[in-house]
Amino acid sequence: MPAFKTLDDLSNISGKRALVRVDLNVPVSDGKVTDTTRMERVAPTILELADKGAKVILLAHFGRPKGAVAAEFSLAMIVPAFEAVLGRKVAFASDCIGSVAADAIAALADGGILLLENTRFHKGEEKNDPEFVKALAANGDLYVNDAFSAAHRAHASTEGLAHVLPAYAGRTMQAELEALEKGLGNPSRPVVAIVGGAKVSTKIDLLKNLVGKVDALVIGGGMANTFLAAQGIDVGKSLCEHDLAETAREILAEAKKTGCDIVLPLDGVVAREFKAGAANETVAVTAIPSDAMMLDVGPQSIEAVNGWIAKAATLVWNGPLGAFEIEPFDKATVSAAQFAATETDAGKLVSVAGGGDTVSALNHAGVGERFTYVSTAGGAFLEWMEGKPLPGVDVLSKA
Ligand SMILES: Nc1ncnc2c1ncn2[C@@H]1O[C@H](COP(=O)(O)OP(=O)(O)O)[C@@H](O)[C@H]1O
Ligand SMILES: O=C(OP(=O)(O)O)[C@H](O)COP(=O)(O)O
Repeated sequence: MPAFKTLDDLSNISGKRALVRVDLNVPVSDGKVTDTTRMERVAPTILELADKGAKVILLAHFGRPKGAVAAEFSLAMIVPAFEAVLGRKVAFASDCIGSVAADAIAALADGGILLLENTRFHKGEEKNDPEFVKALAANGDLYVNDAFSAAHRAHASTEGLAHVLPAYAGRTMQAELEALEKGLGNPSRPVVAIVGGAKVSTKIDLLKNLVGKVDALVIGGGMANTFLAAQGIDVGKSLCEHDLAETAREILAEAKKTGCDIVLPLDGVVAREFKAGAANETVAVTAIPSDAMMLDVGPQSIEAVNGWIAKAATLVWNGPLGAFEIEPFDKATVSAAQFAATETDAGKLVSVAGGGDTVSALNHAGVGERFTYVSTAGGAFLEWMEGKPLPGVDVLSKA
């Protein structure tokens, strides 16, 4: 467990400007937040600092706007849901640096809460540009990082700030690391990992190490389509990153070496539209029509996935098996989630899952409370599992 300063090391913070990095990259549909888990997890840190009289200034990202201002990625839309979770007023500033932010902070009472606009509206955020770090730091007397789920990013607001301001871990950062260590520090075998979802390019690399750590790797979602295509299967219009075929093949070769079973879908549910209730059919993965998308894995694959969950002593899961937000493409994710919860209830399985959408999927399946541990983090938790240092955690240890 890395040693770092926590909120227990803070005293006399009344009137101080606490810059708090949180992860508010929450699932949103039609401008409405559909899962508030990440908000609930950062609430204790925010309320503790506010109750001690600090001016709580929140830094967060939303989506991947790539350094450009875009209304669809504005954090303004999440404010009502956040206020409901916190039970407090949350002021909002339309920029995270400069006079807009400074004026909003000047107007903030001691104990008040202010959310600054998406840090990723500035190119300096992801580049961890020292000038951008300086501009952010001008708004704070101290820095708290409570965004464990973004700690695998060495960005200005997740890493850079800890070099220039007194830095502390928030309560969620602390709790996540403790819980993951407890659940997965020395896992009972066999360990089965399920990796699915849509963030193929940012997660595929970490599978290379993961196959050396787990006994079986079940691949679903967009990630599976990429692996199927890499084996010469025509996946039609499915979400797939064809340029990662070589990486996928390297992972398959590495898995052979380490003795890790790779479990790919045998069949899929395909549709021609990405919308709830779209006309669909179940086909073998070798028979996906060229104008269709595989939006979920099919019944044979569900049976295979649940078979692996039955064999597992420990399950780690990031990324839904299909597009679970739109019915009926939630079937595989819901079935696997419910089966894993049953195995956990029976004391046969330690189940740890994480990721913004994965948490939302488990809640959709009605089993969020029944897993051994649900992390707010997806990519960060898989990198932690690989044993990779997380820049956002590392820098706190050094601070
Ligand atoms: N076969 C698929 N086709 C298109 N989208 C998919 C498919 N499977 C899963 N998804 C999408 O993946 C998204 C979640 O992926 P990701 O962000 O990687 O997960 P997490 O946030 O849990 O880390 C969901 O929005 C889901 O709709
Ligand atoms: O949602 C997140 O990660 P996750 O999808 O791995 O759970 C974090 O907010 C990090 O977002 P990013 O993957 O765009 O850097």
